[in-house]
Amino acid sequence: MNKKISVSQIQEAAQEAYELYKNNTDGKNADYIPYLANINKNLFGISICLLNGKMIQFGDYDYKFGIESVSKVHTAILVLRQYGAHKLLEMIGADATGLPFNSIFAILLENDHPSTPLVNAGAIVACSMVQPQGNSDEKWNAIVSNITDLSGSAPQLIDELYKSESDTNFNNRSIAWLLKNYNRIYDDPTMSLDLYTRQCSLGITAGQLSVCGATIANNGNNPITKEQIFDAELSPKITSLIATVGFYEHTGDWLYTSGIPAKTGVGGGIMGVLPGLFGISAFAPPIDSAGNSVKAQLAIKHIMNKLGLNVFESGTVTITD
Ligand SMILES: NC(=O)CC[C@H](N)C(=O)O
Repeated sequence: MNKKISVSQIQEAAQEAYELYKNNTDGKNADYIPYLANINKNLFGISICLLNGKMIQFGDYDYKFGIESVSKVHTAILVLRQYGAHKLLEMIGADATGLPFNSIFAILLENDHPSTPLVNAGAIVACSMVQPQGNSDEKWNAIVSNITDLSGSAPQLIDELYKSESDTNFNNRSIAWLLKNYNRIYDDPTMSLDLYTRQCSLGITAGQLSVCGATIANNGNNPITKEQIFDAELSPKITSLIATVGFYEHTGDWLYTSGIPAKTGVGGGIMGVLPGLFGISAFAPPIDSAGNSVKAQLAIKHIMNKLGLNVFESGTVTITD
């Protein structure tokens, strides 16, 4: 079936989602990273970026929050840009773990590769692969400029978050050294972990994440800057990584109920990709037991279901003015 959806229908669905859930108090801020526990739990923003560059936004869409695990997508894209699709599969993998994002078990179970760049182990490996290897400053520049390319504007390091996370990331330190033990990390483990921790501490807005989602949905062409950021053939690879493990052990339930591949972070952000149509992001700090924002999930699901959109549905959808 071919469907036509107007921009005002999208606007209405997003506004409705905002109104419906803005007073929801379910979930709890992440507290294993002390900085995140103290963020205002009432913040709530929604942003949709259409492929013609039009932005539809409500609430705190311009508030800079910790990008956390959403950054795993950006750095996976950087590794894809630098190495190509085959090498990412060979050196990291593209499987779901079915386990929490910081699982050590998952590393022990998959003894030939860390499964996917979208869980902690694989994301630390991705940081180890970023070129030029051996040079922390240059690697960091590459990570930040890739996020800037994808978002259409620069992210900003939240120093306090970086410190808070560096002081408490004992589990991630174990992951980095376990990867070293299995010869599955490709640069200095301490440096790779530090780059991962720093990228998670970048401040980003829901607006910037929706532009990144739209760049992926638009075959690598950023709808705001109109620049081609990565090869079009990488787009389905990125979306498949996100669809497979974007919500960790809750990924299947998410995809089944929302119909959109999306990636979450414990800072409260979610970034969704609807190929050929739009990028969407929602942000609200309180998270559920798997580390996924409660309100952001409700909002994105509402918008998808209200508009009758689903990545697995056949037929074409056109967005009209
Ligand atoms: N799921 C997340 O957002 C986790 C990211 C966080 N930096 C961690 O490593 O624990």
